[in-house]
Amino acid sequence: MDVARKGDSIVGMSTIDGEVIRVRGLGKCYETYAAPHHRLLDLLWRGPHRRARHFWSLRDLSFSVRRGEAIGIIGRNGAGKSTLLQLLCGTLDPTEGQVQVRGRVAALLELGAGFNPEFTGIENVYLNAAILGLSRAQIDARLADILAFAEIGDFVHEPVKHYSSGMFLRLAFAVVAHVDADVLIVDEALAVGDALFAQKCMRFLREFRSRGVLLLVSHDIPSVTSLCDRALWLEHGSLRMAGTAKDVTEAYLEAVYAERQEIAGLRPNEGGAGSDMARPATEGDLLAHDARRDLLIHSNLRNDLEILPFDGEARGFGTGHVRVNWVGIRDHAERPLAWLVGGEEVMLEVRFEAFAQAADLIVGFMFKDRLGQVLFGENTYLACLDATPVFEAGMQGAARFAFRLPYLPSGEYAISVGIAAGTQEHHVQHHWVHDALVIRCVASHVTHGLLGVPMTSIQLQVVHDGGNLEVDRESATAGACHD
Ligand SMILES: Nc1ncnc2c1ncn2[C@@H]1O[C@H](COP(=O)(O)OP(=O)(O)OP(=O)(O)O)[C@@H](O)[C@H]1O
Repeated sequence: MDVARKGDSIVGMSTIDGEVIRVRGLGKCYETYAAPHHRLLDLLWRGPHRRARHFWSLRDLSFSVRRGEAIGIIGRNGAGKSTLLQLLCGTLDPTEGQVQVRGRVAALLELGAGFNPEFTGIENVYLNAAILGLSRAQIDARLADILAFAEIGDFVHEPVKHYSSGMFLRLAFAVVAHVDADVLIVDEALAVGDALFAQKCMRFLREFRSRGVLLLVSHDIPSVTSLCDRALWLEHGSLRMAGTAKDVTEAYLEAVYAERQEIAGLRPNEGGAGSDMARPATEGDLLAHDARRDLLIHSNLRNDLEILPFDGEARGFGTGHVRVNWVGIRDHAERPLAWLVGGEEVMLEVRFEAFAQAADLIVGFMFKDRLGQVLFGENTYLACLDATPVFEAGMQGAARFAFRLPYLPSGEYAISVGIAAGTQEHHVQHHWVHDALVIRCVASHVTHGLLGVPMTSIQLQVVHDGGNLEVDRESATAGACHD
């Protein structure tokens, strides 16, 4: 079904060829006035000297989206993200350009939008589902599922003006999840949900994106990389970058850090991204030692991971006051490895050199899958809080993280590393290296989840005596201290 919306936003639906959304030369301009009475004066006197100032919250935006694609929209506050979503939903009319959308659009924009505060939850379900195109009979048939999804119990009989923001979200999400939407637009909505409900929403969105079009606006980069294939980065109302979610979010992160450093008065490294900031320190003992090549040949289920050599040309950014010059994984005998097996104990090492005096250093890493989702990561901040050395120019340093590797599903992974100065919340980035180390998993037994956790024991047995099923809640917190 094609939905034509008000205004000039829909033109020539039949020209859309396999696309669900087509945006061409889209722009939204607001008229703003320095004082409220200027608007009145402009209305009364339509002469050449108008007082209105024109502000383009979005300009010259073009993109297309096909069924099965999930697009993340990122950008700083005021970049134009909400404007774009409202134009796509038809709640705003464009000043110029075209928006074409094929199918039923359901949106979770502002919490409570579309809800009548005096109506009960159930009445609002009927209202919203009807607005989204469901007949009374269809809503009757789906009501039980909608309420089961929302899980707000007897509150469904209360007027929604008594709802918490979390309850609003539950009900609103439950409705959009059951209206057979072709396009789902979600704006930061997941942020207010509790963890269990957020996971339920994520499961729904993951399933939805295979059959519809998902547009997700979020400041939460991991949500974007985990749910979206592509991303659009808006800046000052214009498209700054479009590409894979991984590439765009990395570039965005880089720009955010660059800006923070500018504010902190630190001059970025002249070379910028992709410069020669990351050069191997020395050859010799850093040459990779191939410990397990023979074993790989004799197994097809062992979680064999090939570590590609440290990429000295990997893209990076930062002040350049401290530079990463080697990243590698060592075994228990401290030999750099070219092969790993999931589940074994390893040590990730980040070597660096100071080019200016550097204090309060935090060295960290993020282990990411091929979509850029962070599977796990760590930094030195808490562990080294009281014992961070000051590095003078010319000094070398190393941060080492010893841990047991999870099992990884087949595919490609990357470790990004960063060296910053400050605290976890407020820091300047001296050197961040995207994908410093690439790891290729060539065999795996992991079939579910993002990674497998090494199990200390797995048993399946007959229980004769019923066993002890009582949970000792009294000592639950003390349990952490048990010997
Ligand atoms: N009704 C309006 N009149 C004038 N300017 C507006 C209006 N609505 C939005 N703007 C301006 O348009 C710009 C883009 O706003 P928009 O809400 O789309 O940004 P955003 O990227 O969604 O920001 P945020 O992340 O803070 O939600 C902002 O500078 C905003 O002040």
